[in-house]
Amino acid sequence: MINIVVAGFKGKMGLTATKMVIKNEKFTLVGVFDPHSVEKNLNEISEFSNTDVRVFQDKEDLVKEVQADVWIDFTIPAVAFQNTYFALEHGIRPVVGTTGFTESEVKEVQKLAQEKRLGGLIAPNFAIGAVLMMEFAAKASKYFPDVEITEMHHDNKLDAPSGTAIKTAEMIFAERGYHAQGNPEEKETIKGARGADYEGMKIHSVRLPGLVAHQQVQFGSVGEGLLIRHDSFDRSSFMTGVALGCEKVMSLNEIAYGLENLL
Ligand SMILES: NC(=O)C1=CN([C@@H]2O[C@H](COP(=O)(O)OP(=O)(O)OC[C@H]3O[C@@H](n4cnc5c(N)ncnc54)[C@H](OP(=O)(O)O)[C@@H]3O)[C@@H](O)[C@H]2O)C=CC1
Ligand SMILES: O=C(O)C1=N[C@H](C(=O)O)C[C@H](O)C1
Repeated sequence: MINIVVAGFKGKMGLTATKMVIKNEKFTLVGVFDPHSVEKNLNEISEFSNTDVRVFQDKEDLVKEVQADVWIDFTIPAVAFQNTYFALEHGIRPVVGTTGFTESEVKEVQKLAQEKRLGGLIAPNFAIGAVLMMEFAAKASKYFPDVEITEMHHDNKLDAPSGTAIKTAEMIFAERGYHAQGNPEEKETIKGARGADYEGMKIHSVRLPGLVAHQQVQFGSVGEGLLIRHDSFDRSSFMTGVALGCEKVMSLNEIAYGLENLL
């Protein structure tokens, strides 16, 4: 049995992950965390009326009162780094979906995990199809270096571009390097019209009600084009990856950045 806590359990992803942990026979939910929650027990929430699990408002109380192996984090970009650091300091393996980590923050928690010989996972996207999209895109960029990424999300999302778009751009950059795209004389008549720039490639962020999480990576070359697209129509699409991460981190002694490293 793997003992798991979920941070951000009232959010869209935290709620889905909490249900997944309760259902999975290999996992035991030992606590949930949200500093703004008012409940003392999960069973005070109608959809969890049969689940006797402590709700924590304070991380220090959590580590004093429950023995956790894995810390699932679906919170907000502003706190995910400190949560991950805290989990490692207390011997808990982080499985982090929250986006917004800077490169140096990823390196910092990787260093701490190595010192503590603890496994962990930071995955900008837990959907298997999204991981494949990123890998296919990186491969294609070797032959099609001109590429633009368009990510499309629900309009409650805090960060832009998405963690997935950044990871995709990093993977493409690792394959093709810097490549200047478009007309060098190009001028934006409205600021931002060409999107964000990552090592020469453009990233566009769309936010609309009705969307969940979608991304297309569009390549153009002489007389041909290639479009690679992934859609998460439902948040259940991320749960196979989260469950896999929770199992795999138990036998790792470092933090993997990207689910592709565990497949
Ligand atoms: N890796 C992946 O595959 C995926 C990653 N994500 C990422 O996961 C994150 C969460 O997304 P989503 O569930 O849609 O967002 P939500 O806004 O629905 O949920 C965020 C939750 O975090 C809680 N929260 C706020 N502050 C804290 C804190 N200090 N400690 C603990 N919890 C806190 C919020 O509680 P309150 O409302 O009380 O403030 C809220 O319940 C985002 O960064 C998103 O990009 C999303 C989908 C897939
Ligand atoms: O906020 C979301 O919803 C999502 N966030 C992640 C990201 O920023 O890439 C993963 C997925 O796209 C959903």
